[in-house]
This record gives sequence, C-alpha cells and structure tokens, in this order.
Amino acid sequence: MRWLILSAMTTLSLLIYAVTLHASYRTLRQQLLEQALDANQASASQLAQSTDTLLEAAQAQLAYSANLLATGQAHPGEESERLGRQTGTFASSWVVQADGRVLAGTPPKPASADTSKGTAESEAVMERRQPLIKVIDMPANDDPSIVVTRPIQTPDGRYQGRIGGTVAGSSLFHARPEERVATHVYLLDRAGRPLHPHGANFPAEALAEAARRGLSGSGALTDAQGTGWLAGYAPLRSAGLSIAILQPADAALEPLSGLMLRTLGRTLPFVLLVLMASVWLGGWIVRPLKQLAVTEHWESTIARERIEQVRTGYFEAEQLRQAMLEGLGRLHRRLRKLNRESITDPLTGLTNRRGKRLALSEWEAQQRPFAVIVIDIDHFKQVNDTHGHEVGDQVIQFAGQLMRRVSRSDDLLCRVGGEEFMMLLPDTSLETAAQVAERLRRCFAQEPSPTGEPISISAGVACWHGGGSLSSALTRADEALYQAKRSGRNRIVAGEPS
Ligand SMILES: Nc1nc2c(ncn2[C@@H]2O[C@H](COP(=O)(O)OP(=O)(O)OP(=O)(O)O)[C@@H](O)[C@H]2O)c(=O)[nH]1
Repeated sequence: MRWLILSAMTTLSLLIYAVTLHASYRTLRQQLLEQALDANQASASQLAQSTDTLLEAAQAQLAYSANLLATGQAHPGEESERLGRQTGTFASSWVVQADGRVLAGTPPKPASADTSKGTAESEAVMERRQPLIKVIDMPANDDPSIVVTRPIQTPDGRYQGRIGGTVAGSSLFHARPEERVATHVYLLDRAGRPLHPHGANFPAEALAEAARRGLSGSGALTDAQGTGWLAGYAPLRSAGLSIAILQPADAALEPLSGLMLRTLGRTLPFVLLVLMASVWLGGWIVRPLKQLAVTEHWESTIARERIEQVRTGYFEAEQLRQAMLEGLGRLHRRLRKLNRESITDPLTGLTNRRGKRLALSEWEAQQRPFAVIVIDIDHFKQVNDTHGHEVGDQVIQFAGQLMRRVSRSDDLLCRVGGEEFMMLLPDTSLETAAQVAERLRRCFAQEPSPTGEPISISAGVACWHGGGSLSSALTRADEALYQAKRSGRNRIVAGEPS
C-alpha cells in the first residue's frame, strides 16, 4: 500500500510538474515573441522618424541653396562645395541646369550625378519640377543612398535647373536605435518590395499592404524555407517608403532554453521536496495500518493490547482501530461462550467430562491437592421407569442444585455420566470432603425430589495430596462408591488415604 500511495503521488507530482513546465515554456515563448515584435516595431518607428528628420533637413538645406542660386546670390560651384563641406549631411552634391547639363559637383564628377533620373515616377516628378527624394540602386553590400533634389526657380517662376545631393546610408542608419540580436533593416518601396539590401530573402509580400498604406506595426512571418521572422515596420513618409526591421524568430527565442533551465533549477528542489514529503506521508499513512494488521494471537489478549497501543494519527485509521477492538471484543466473548459451552453439561449447567479433564490436568500440573466425591443416584432406573424420563431429567437437575447448595465457590461440580456426578474440592482434606458428602446425602434424604419423594445417593470419597498418581485417587473414589453401593446404598464411603 505504501508503494501504491508513493507511486500514485509521484506520478501525480511529476504530471503536475510537467504540465506546469510546459505552461511556463509556452508563456515564456509567447512573452519573448511579443517583446521581440514590440521592440522591432519600436526600432522601425524610431529609425523611420530619425531618417525622416534627416531627409527633411536635407530638403530644407537644398531649398535654401536653390533660393541662393535662383537669386544669383551664390555660384553653383561654391554652393555645391558648401553643401558638402558645411552640413555633413550629403555624401555628394551637384547642380544641373535646366537642360540637364552638370554645372558643378562635389566630388567634382559625382558618379550619380544623373541618378535623379530613373524611374518613370521620378522622371514625372522632375518634369513637374518638384522636390524629389529617391533611393539609388546600390551594390548589394553597400549602404543605401538616398538622392534628394530641389528645383531652382527664380522668384518669377522660371525653372533654371536642380540642386541635389546623396545622403549615404551610413548617415541614415547611424541613428538606428540599439542594435538587437540578429536584426536586419530593410527599405521597402510602396509595394513592399525590398529596395535595400538587394535580394533580401524574406516574405516581403506579407508587408506589401502595410507598406502601400504607409502603416506601422508588427507581425510574425514565415518565408518559403519555413523560417519564422518577427517584423516591425514603419513608414518613411518623406521618401514614400517603409522601413522594416526583421529578426529570425529563433534568435528572439534564444534566451528561452536558458530561462527554462533556470526555471528547472529553481523548481526541481521543490519537486524533490514534494517527493520526499510523499515518501514520508506514505509511511505515515501506512504505519498505523501495518500495525493494525495483527495476524497472530487473535484469540488471546495480546492482540487487543497491541491494537490498543497503535497510535493512529488520522481519523480513518482511528475508526479502523475502534472497529477492530470492537470486533475483537465480540470474538473473545463468542470464544468464551463457546469454551464455556464445550465444558458445560446442558441439562444441569454443571461441568461436563471434558471440563473435568481440563481442570484435573491443570491441578495436576500445579500439584494442587484436592478431594474428590463420586456420587451416584440410587435406583435411578426405577425413577425413569416409574415417572418417565422427563421426571428423570428433572431429578438429575435437582441433584445438581443440591450439589451447589453444599459446595463452595472454588469447588468444581461435574456431571460425569447419566446419573453420576463428581465434586472436586481443591485444598480439601479427606475428612472434610467426607463431611460435605454426608451433608449432601442428608439433603437428598430429606428434600423431596421431583418424583414427590426424597431419593437417596451413594458416594465414594478420596483425595489427592499433590503427588503420586492422580488417576489412582480417582480409582479409589470409584472403589469407595462401589463399596457404598454394595453395602446397601444411601451412604458415604471414604477411601483409604493415599
Ligand atoms: N432420565 C434420564 N435417565 C438417564 C439419563 N442418563 C442415564 N439415565 C438412566 O439412568 C439409569 C441408570 O441405571 P443403572 O445404571 O442401572 O443404575 P440404577 O438404576 O441407578 O441402580 P444403582 O446405580 O445400582 O442404584 C438407566 O436407566 C439410564 O437409562 C438421563 O440423562 N436422563
């Protein structure tokens, strides 16, 4: 039972522990993913905001220079050089006149001087002679560059050309907030296509709608290879683009195993404690039950004493103990009754032959001296013949009553045959026993029996002094009785002392 309780509690504890660990794992995982998504979105928004500020500042600087050039307050070469030197915003700058000819540039021959041309959209902007911000196609590993241009128009509205510059990605993304584990920054066009870096391998289409609508937010994506990505995105309003910050989900979940190990380390001692408590509890529950499981000495008082000494400790075991004591009490009472019945003559209530034999064995073992009176009703056959067996039985019962009348409480009164009786008087001399026998004989002679008249008895008396043969003492009593019968009945004969 102990092992049953132990294994049940162990299984239950481990099951609860496993479920708790699993739930912790799921919660931690979810928390890490949500934190990463929030962080990526915050980074994307911050980066977009700082880039927007930078590009707006670049536009303002170009507007100032365009105004100086349009009003003839500055020379194109000087202004282009001043832009590069003074602000530090531009990696290169140039001035082109209305027909597209480069008037000045810093560096002197900027490779991207004509990069303000390109897409149909940007051409249209140029045609409309509006300011433009545009990402230049760059080699895959380079930082992106953004071209910012501004029309040069005289106060009366004549278009004289454009002034522009490139803002390098290094200065764009230097404002990037904290560099987080395995994060990648992407510039997306309005269709959500990655403009930079080239060949970006992520499920861009998932961000297309957000990019088109200029939304900011975050989401978990899965690419064609089944890799999970955590994306945060925000619109780069000044350039009509979006910035996305992506992080592989695995990288965000990297701390998970460490956290779970720490959780295990912290909780395992408690689990061991629970298991140890289970062992102790199992023992505590089983101990009184084990002690109550008495398998021997049920018939003696030892069992009762052992059960009484059991300290139960809890209600159910105490109930069981009480029930066992109650059952044991009943068993003992029943055994006593059976024992009594097995040594009692049912007609007279006197001790029967078996009881007599047991008592004699005990006295012999104890060497306890006793006197014996063997009694026989005279002519009992005639009683039966004359008055019937029923009256004969009543006479036998009557004989028992008279024997009780003349005896002491210590004396053992037995019915040893049909109308034969025996009185065993412990620690009694031959003379005293003979006197008792004589008193009994007189009782019979004087008291009317169930026949309506007194009846007579004959008796033989002998005694055993605690040594020698006990059976010879009994034989002497029998011989004395025989002698009393032969001498005419209704008399007592004491045998020879041993
Ligand atoms: N009613 C009745 N009679 C019994 C019982 N046991 C024995 N008897 C009868 O007791 C009688 C004993 O008779 P006997 O042994 O001849 O002895 P007796 O007639 O007493 O003659 P003596 O002993 O020589 O004086 C028999 O008739 C038995 O049937 C009993 O339990 N009830």
